Amino acid sequence: MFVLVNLKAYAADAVGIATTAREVSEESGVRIAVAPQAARLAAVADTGVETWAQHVSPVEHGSHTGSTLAEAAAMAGADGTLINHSERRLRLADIDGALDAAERAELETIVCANNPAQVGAAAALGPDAVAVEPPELIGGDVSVSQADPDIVEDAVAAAEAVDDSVDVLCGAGISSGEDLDAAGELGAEGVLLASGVAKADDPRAALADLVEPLS
Ligand SMILES: O=C(CO)COP(=O)(O)O
Repeated sequence: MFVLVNLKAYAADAVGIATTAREVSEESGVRIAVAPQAARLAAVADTGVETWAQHVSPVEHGSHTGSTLAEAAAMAGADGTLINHSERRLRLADIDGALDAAERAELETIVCANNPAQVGAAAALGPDAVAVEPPELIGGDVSVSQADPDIVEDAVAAAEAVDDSVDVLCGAGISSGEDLDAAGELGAEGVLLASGVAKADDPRAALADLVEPLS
């Protein structure tokens, strides 16, 4: 299972969480990545943790003020990027353009989607993975894998029907090892989570609890 910790724009200690994530990953053998704000990519990558951008813009080098250039994210140390997160939605053509940009910069890609139909459409664009995150469960206490198991299973089926080489992750409300276990049982290859770690009093304990069933 792949665990991607999205720090969003939370007032979290990005470098502290990244360092902890690297240590917990090494101790447990579980693949854990951290997605900080674009301006903190280099600081997070310097900790040695697998580092992901939260977004890249569908642009090439040129006159694109305020964009997040995929090449710049890669130079800062990003290994991959989220695209079309629920809080950073893109139009279809821009998802396609952002995937092209990420591919040019050799970033691994996860395209986020609200539901299984969108997962199928996202899988058709050829990302490395897709992630289903029901917006109404994001930031809540109940995990998608417990509250809406069907949506995870349907997302796995939708992606498989289009391209079985595209992995499916799920996210929203994931905070415990039990949630992670349930996601895996439903066919997900990994989870995206944010508040469960970024807002935790003890991010190390939160991450350790999360990966416990896998270690
Ligand atoms: O949006 C998410 C991860 O990208 C999920 O957020 P929460 O883990 O806070 O529900």
